[in-house]
Amino acid sequence: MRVGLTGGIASGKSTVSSILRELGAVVIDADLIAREVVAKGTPGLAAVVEAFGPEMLTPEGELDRPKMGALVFEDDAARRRLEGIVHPLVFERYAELEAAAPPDAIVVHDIPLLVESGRAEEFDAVIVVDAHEDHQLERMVRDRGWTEEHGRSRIAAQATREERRAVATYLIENTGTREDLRRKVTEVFAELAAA
Ligand SMILES: CC(C)(COP(=O)(O)OP(=O)(O)OC[C@H]1O[C@@H](n2cnc3c(N)ncnc32)[C@H](O)[C@@H]1O)[C@@H](O)C(=O)NCCC(=O)NCCS
Ligand SMILES: Nc1ncnc2c1ncn2[C@@H]1O[C@H](COP(=O)(O)OP(=O)(O)OP(=O)(O)O)[C@@H](O)[C@H]1O
Repeated sequence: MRVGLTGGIASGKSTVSSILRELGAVVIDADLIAREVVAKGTPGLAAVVEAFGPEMLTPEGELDRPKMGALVFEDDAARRRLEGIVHPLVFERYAELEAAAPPDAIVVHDIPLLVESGRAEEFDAVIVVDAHEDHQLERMVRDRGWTEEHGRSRIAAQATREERRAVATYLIENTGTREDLRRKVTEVFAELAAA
């Protein structure tokens, strides 16, 4: 069974995916893969440098993520250019990981941009983690040390809550405590396992 998991930035997606993993799902994490394909020394990073220049590298030769983020979340054309390099590499790696999962597994695809990429229909079910924008901002400021303005520019680069909710088979509202979240995720997993 192939399940899509999505949600806006700092909505609680990673927390949900780690609970699903504990419950027995195989989780494939798009953010993690998006980091691997532009790791130091990869053809992906070489393509990014070709497109954006060596100033996007740290002195250690890694992608300067804060700098890249500051550029692409203020400039839609630059963001699309970066996505044009990274996304095909992510899809390639995805296919390999999926092929390696056991045939009876519940495979959860944690994809922040599931709705934006128009791929929701490929999945047997879609879990949407929904949080209020104030909650998202509060978590970004607290955990990442970002300014509110910086957080808002990421939210603006993403689908709206309504667009995400429209594709949800299961909607998990992350409005309560961590324990509330765990209970909701456990219920959804039980339904998936019974389906
Ligand atoms: C611009 C980059 C270098 C900034 O790195 P940074 O470490 O600050 O963020 P990180 O990669 O951990 O992403 C955190 C969150 O930002 C949001 N985000 C990332 N990329 C995008 C994007 N292209 N559009 C909208 N939101 C995005 C997602 O909610 C994601 O979960 C990085 O996000 C990136 O390479 N983005 C392009 C690749 C991409 O689209 N990744 C998303 C999953 S495939
Ligand atoms: N119900 C909750 N109560 C308190 N804190 C929470 C709750 N849900 C998530 N958090 C915290 O909020 C932060 C963001 O959650 P998480 O990393 O799961 O979100 P995410 O959607 O994966 O974020 P990103 O898009 O940045 O990867 C984390 O520090 C997490 O521990």
